[in-house]
Amino acid sequence: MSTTLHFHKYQGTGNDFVMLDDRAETFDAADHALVRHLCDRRRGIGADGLILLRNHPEYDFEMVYFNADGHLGSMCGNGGRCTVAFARQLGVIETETHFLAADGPHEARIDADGTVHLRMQDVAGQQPLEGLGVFLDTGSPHVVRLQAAGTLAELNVFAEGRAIRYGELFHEKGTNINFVEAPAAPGQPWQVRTYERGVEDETLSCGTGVTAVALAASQHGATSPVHLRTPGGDLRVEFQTQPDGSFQHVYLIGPATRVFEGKIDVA
Ligand SMILES: N[C@@H](CCC[C@H](N)C(=O)O)C(=O)O
Repeated sequence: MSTTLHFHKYQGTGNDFVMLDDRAETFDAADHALVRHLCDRRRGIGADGLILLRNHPEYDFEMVYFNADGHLGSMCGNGGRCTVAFARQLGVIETETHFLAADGPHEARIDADGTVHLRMQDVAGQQPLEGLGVFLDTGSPHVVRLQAAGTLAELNVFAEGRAIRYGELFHEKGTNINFVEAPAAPGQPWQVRTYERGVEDETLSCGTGVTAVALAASQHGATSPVHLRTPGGDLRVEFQTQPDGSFQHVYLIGPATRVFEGKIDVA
């Protein structure tokens, strides 16, 4: 017997999500095949991930995030901004919120123009990776690799990212990989392309990824706020660097857009 599922589709700088209002907790979060199907761009709705908005007794709501491969993911920054916009659309919040995600509590606010300011968890310092770049955990694991000037546009992010993601350093748990080009002139943005674990492809943007890039860029002279350009659009990251090399008051700032809503038949 098939049932009908009502969904909303959101995107944040081109990182797109199926959003489900699951305040009644009717969605089976253990049904990985269903999540995979809904994210399938040919047979389902199509998205980089799926997010359940659920009630929580101590927060305005809980965000439950799945990667497109059907498995629960860690924190998703673009998805977090989209969930805040979705919560406002549903009337769960007004302009400010305190919600729970996989990596813990988050605060956020929405400006009149729809820009969402999402506070991320504090981030421990970065770890150098011999010959590769640096590693940071911004709620999700990220490698940041600096590219030579003028090489990012032509880089095969899928092949290079996949080799690192499944390489001997990370193969069990995997990681996301951000390839970065520093600004060619003052005032220009850092450019970022990301291979995403769980999507297992390049996505148009990754929020926890650009956050990792901004923090890593501070070691190359960048100061808060850092402006970043992804293939899907521009984002801004604000932060405070602590004397021990960790980062606090980290904010990911950018748009979150409702694209459409609809119904899909599921087996
Ligand atoms: N697109 C996300 C990152 C999602 C997490 C990642 N795919 C993982 O599970 O490692 C973002 O915007 O942060």
